[in-house]
Amino acid sequence: MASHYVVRHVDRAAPDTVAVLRDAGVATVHEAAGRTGLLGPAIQARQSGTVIAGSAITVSCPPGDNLMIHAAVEVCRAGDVLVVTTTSPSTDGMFGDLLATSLRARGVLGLVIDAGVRDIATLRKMGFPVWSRAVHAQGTVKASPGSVNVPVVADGQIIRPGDIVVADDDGVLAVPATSGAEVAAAAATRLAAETGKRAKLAAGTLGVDLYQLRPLLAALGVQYVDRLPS
Ligand SMILES: O=C([O-])CC(=O)C(=O)O
Ligand SMILES: [Mg+2]
Repeated sequence: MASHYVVRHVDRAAPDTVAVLRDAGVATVHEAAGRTGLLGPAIQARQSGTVIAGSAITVSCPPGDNLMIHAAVEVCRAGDVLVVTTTSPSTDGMFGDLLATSLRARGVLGLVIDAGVRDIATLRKMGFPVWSRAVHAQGTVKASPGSVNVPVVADGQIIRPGDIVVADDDGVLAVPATSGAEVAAAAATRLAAETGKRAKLAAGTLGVDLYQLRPLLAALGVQYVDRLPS
């Protein structure tokens, strides 16, 4: 029989590093991390305008069974993000407002789930943010074993316990806790550069000049003409 574990200890990143990544947001952190760590686009924000960053508590469940989500709640701490996956594809509504209430009582910031959620109106009213593959009322059982705090894969991306998960309207990204400080520094540099670029673009400077793209366009054989040659 396969082994199943609930791992209690997770090495979490420093809160100030996590805060920098949250303030930078998914797109900037993705660039700062060398375009690594991004989950696929099937996992979408189910609310608008919320950004979170926190330490991943990971859950691997059999499809259609949320027993291990209940087991995971106990090992969550304030500032964590729960990441739930299934061992084969499922869109069942494994998570709803009762589990969200339980997670909130432990200070969990939100949920990323490669499966379905339900009670979405209540979740939105509560302000408990979720990123999920589906919204579906289909209920699940509590019957089969799985694991908490083992590496999981969510929409093509490996997420390890303690990874810094950043999630906003653009998607979800995981940064290894050990790379957090380096990625945060790169993100801060990018944000500063973007502030300068934004001011220039707002003043009417063209991207082709700002990024010095005219020589590239010429080298690629792109010709500027007043009318299409007949
Ligand atoms: O109880 C469940 O199985 C999932 C759910 O709807 C909730 O957490 O409210
Ligand atoms: Mg419910």
